[in-house]
Amino acid sequence: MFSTLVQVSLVFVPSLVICQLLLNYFTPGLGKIPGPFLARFTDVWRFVDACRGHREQTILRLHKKYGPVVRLGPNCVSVADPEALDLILGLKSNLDKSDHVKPMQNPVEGEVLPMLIAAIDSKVHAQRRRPIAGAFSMSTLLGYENIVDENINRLTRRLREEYVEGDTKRICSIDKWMHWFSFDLIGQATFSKRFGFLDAAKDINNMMFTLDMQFIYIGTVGFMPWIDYFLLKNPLLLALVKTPNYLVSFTNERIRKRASGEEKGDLERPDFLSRFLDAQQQHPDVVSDLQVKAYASTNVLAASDTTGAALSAILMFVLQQPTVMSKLQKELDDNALTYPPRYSEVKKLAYLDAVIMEALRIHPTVAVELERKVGAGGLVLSTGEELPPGTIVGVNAWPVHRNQDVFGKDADTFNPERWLRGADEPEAEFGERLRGMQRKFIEFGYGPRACIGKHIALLELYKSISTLFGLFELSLAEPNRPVKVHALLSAKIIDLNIYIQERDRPVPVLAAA
Ligand code: HEM
Repeated sequence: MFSTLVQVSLVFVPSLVICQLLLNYFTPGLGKIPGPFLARFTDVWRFVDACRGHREQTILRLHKKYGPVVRLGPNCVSVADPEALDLILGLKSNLDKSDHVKPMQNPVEGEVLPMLIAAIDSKVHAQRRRPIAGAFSMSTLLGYENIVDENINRLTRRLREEYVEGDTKRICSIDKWMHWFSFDLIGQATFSKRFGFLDAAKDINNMMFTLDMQFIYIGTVGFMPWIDYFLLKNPLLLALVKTPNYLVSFTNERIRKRASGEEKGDLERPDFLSRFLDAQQQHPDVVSDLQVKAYASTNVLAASDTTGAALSAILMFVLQQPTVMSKLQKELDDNALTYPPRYSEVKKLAYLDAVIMEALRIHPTVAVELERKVGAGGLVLSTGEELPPGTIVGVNAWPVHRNQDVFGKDADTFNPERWLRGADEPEAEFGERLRGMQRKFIEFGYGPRACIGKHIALLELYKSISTLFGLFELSLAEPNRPVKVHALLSAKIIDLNIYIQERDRPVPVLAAA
């Protein structure tokens, strides 16, 4: 009896798998869309490719080979046509997200955090976003400027202590400092409490490690989200370990202590947590206690790694091009800035702006597609393909930002000048070209799901990049070594080793009172 059962299973199970693979291959409506052969059968192709950690290169290569629409899985398509942004990510279509985001949701005490970024249904998303939108507006964020200044001052002090002072020249892995800096900053902006990475100059309580593991998890399991139910959301695991993530425990602790009065926010400059608690008072029907935890955890998850990675990318591109660096430093010197400068001063510096935009264009921080699910009516792309309801359709910033019609024939090279008016370019023509590029610049996403923290991220980038190049002479320690990029969810520069020296710069003359 047992051996018959085994024999039947040996025939039945493989037949079932083969049938499923064939059904996948022949998914209605996607047959004519080109893409890797194996990807037509199974999402394992995407999963394995993601594990290699070069997501951005894969997607660039596939679009170069197959054109603007590529089939990446049995039911999944990537679109690199900048004209399709409105259709896929825009407010009018308002498509739901795919299950790709489910592994982002951290479990906490047996419940899954309702994170804004992981809301699948568009209506649920709008409900979650509305109560806290004001906390991220430009006018509110300028109130955070002093927090950014404090952290920039701490960063420059620590860099001086570790690498500038003393007689020996020491190598600095600046990518790590950029992550410590952005972590400490978002900790202070969210909870009025820094994590303390800049002081310790190392990981604390494995928080960085946990977040790195979480990003690896999201960046791989996200392509086969059902695995999440057997791993992180496994009921057995959740029963044994109530909150299997130190970052979430840290967040819970802050909220508990704030509620009990053990910790207080700064009354002069309300932090994100106090704004989330205000939102709870005003919208008690939407903002539950669990929702406050979710807002706070999302802040740390979405803000730390991305901003750190973006800072490292900008530094790398400037360091690789000495002419860009001297032009940037000249602009900073000509403006006689004191450091850290006010955001209003540096935001209007044309060359700094061009350098930052260009680095984020050619090396977007998010390395995966922003995925959406086609609604009941299907979706017709401007390139003619008709995607049936339920198709997962994604847009990845990497190929979009390399589009030559929008960004110019040299779109594959780093050239800040493209954001500036050419010598013979009429003003009206430049204005149109610039607006065209800005409309298709999707570093921070696009449409109703676009990054809510964009303004604070930019505040951080403009102020810290200008300070680092304004105060220091930075140079690559190994200029001939190819740069290492590890790209799963975000495209991170690894081991960006540099030397730091004090700059011999003109002392700014303060205007007479
Ligand atoms: C350079 C830094 C950053 C980059 C490149 C970035 C990028 C993005 C992108 C592309 C999205 C859209 C995801 C999608 O469409 O699926 C997003 C969403 C989000 N980001 Fe950022 N982000 C950055 C910094 C920040 C910061 C500093 C914060 C918080 C202070 C933040 C909080 C969020 C949140 C909460 C969402 C979800 C928004 C929603 O679903 O409504 N991000 N980010």
